[in-house]
Amino acid sequence: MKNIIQSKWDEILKYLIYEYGITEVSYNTWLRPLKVYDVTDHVITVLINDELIGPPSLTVIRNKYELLLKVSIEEIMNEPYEVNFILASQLDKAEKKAEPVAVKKKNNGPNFLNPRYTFDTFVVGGNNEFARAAALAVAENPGEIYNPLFIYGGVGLGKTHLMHSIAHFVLDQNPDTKVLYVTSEKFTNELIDAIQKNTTNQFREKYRSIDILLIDDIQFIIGKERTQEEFFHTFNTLHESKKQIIISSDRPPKEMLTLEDRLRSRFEHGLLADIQSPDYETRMAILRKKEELDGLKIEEDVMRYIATNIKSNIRELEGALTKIVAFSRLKKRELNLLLAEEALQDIISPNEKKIVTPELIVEVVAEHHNITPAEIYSKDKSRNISYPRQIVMYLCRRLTDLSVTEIGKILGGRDHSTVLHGYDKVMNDIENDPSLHNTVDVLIKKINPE
Ligand SMILES: Nc1ncnc2c1ncn2[C@@H]1O[C@H](COP(=O)(O)OP(=O)(O)OP(=O)(O)O)[C@@H](O)[C@H]1O
Repeated sequence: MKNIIQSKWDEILKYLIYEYGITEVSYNTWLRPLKVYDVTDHVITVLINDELIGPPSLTVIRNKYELLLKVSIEEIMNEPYEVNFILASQLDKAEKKAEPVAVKKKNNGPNFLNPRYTFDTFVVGGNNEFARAAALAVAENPGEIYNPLFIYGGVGLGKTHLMHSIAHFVLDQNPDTKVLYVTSEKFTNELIDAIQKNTTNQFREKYRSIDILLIDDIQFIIGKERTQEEFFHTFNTLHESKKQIIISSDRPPKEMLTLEDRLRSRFEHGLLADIQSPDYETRMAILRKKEELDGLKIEEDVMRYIATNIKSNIRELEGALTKIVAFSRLKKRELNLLLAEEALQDIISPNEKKIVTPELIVEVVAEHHNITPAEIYSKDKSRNISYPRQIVMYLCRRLTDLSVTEIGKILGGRDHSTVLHGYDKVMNDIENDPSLHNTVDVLIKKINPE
């Protein structure tokens, strides 16, 4: 992810300059020296070279450019990111001090915990109260009650926020605890690196000697055999010595179709806690919380407009609020409903019903299963591709007016009987498997939010 953001960084800054009329002097002074330092699960850590631009840089950049940066990132990346800043002067100190394993530093240290993601700022609703209670119980008694804790749920629903909350809580209670938060992507990259440099022993030592391991978005290790293998041993070592493991995923273990059975059964052995999409009241409460944290004052009707129209992803909900605030400041206009409608017209188009196309279905299903649309259209018959493809067939029949022949043609030239078979299979499975039922409901909501 870091590479992608890095490769788009110039584009993001360019967008910011042109869209918001930043002068060349301001750009050269404040923005050009900013570098992407790290990207972890929708949080970009930006390095400020304060040695070059002087001590006031952090305040100036936060006050003047943070919001614009967030909006520009969202425009270019098509999804919102949080932005954290780190000073070059601090970094030197942190790096010099950093011990190979101990990762006590909360913010700018190797954990990159977002200081905002704590239990205090986590709004509790019916959709997440179980997961939140489980997370708190684990934070209070690490390694003792639920091990592993497996938190799962759709994109942008607060899994990372809960994981960071556990880490903050534990470190506040006992700053000497060795807490390590990583995404499974980072775990994989570090492993690849260790293999190349012949340092797998150090890699193992690092991961197997910590007290609490939080591993985010575990679904990305599916299909990566060596990573699964390594993670399996790490898991066992930690588990046997009663060290706490917390895992997050976009789906429950049993829907991780090609995950090795021995890992799946380890995951299922602990506590599974899901997070669903928030209801209207919770969405409003989350917006109010953000308003409070950002020191904003927003009219009720504007909040209602956002909460009514953005339903399934809290990141987008918050991104919408950021966007209208930026819009109002930049255009120097009052923040009211009219302005909100204008600012959010790309995201919300209330009078237009979204047209459901097979391509949209393919995209949503592929994303959910962590495969590419091209694989859905392909001839690949392996189960981790063919089953999602059958879900696409099922959904195309349910949500579009297309005939089975047309659906088959679109899905890589398949026979109408293949489509019918896929449809029947998924329909039967849904009846017998509540979790698949749930997944299909989530997919339908994503495809057709109304
Ligand atoms: N209950 C909540 N209360 C307050 N803020 C929340 C809540 N749930 C999510 N958020 C906010 O929504 C944003 C997205 O949450 P987060 O990054 O934790 O989602 P995620 O489930 O980890 O997403 P992904 O699947 O993309 O990894 C964050 O800014 C987070 O603070």
